[in-house]
Amino acid sequence: MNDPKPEKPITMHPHPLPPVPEGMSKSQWKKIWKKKRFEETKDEFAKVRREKRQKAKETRRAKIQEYLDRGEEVPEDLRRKPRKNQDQKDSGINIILDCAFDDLMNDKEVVSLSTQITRAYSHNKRENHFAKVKVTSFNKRLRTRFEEGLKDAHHEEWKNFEFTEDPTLPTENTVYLTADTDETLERLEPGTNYIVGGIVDKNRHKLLCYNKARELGIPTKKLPLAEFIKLTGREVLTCTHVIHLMLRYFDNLDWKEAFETVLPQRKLEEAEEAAKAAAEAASKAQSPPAESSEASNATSGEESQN
Ligand SMILES: C[S@@+](CC[C@H](N)C(=O)[O-])C[C@H]1O[C@@H](n2cnc3c(N)ncnc32)[C@H](O)[C@@H]1O
Repeated sequence: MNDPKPEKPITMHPHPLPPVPEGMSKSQWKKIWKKKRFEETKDEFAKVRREKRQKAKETRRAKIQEYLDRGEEVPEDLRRKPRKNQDQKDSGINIILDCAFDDLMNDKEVVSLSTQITRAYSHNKRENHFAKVKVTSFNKRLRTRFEEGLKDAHHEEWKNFEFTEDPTLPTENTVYLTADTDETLERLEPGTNYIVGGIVDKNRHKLLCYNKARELGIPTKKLPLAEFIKLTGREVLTCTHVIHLMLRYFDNLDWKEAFETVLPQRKLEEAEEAAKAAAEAASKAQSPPAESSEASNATSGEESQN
């Protein structure tokens, strides 16, 4: 799944497609042309992005200064977590990001996966607990993406992160995480390997990781989302969210708290409204009928529909 709230893209200026060269289909030419345009404009895009970030930084600093000038406390949302958490503790779990699905993604999805990995790294550096993370099957376009577009990130130096071409997955003390199973992950156990499927597919490939785990004889588990929050959308989360949730779980060994602090507000608001509506419906159904028996019959009818 894609990150639910991706950064708003900077749109390219429309540019008409030049005539299709002979012997080439229109869709082939479109792809080549798009790539060429991207190469030509990427520096300009990077510049706009840098300027936007700089402006946001300055605005934030100015706001903080206003609070300081008034002698007031700077609100939590303006305070940024340090880039590196100095008091981190080892969660004791290993996370394996199984990236063996390169051929099942388009170029955009590979880029999105690479961004998710950089975000997961950032969470692993900043949260109160870290995990040992291993990215397996690190090859093909994902590797190229890190070695070219993301070369400044120096992934090979990341602490608690290992990248390997080797596709081998452990099978002992191992759980494959997938939303497609009926088994729920009640708690995280130190000493266990948790495999996360390294794929962005908008769930086109349903049961992909479930079937892979079954073939390898690895038990599968899903996060206990339904037990604690009611998501109206799909329960398939991004790799970044899954990793972030696992790290946050170790704060208080509390899934609910982890879901509420990590998942996007939008999803949780929908969940809260659904819970309120359910509670209201339940209390209406329990209260004694105020009017005629007709009304009471209507209520019990509603009840049976739920
Ligand atoms: C975008 S999903 C990939 C969906 C893919 N079709 C599959 O077969 O899993 C990325 C990965 O995040 C993990 N994941 C996503 N939602 C999850 C959930 N609700 N419970 C457990 N793991 C989940 C799984 O490891 C999954 O492979």
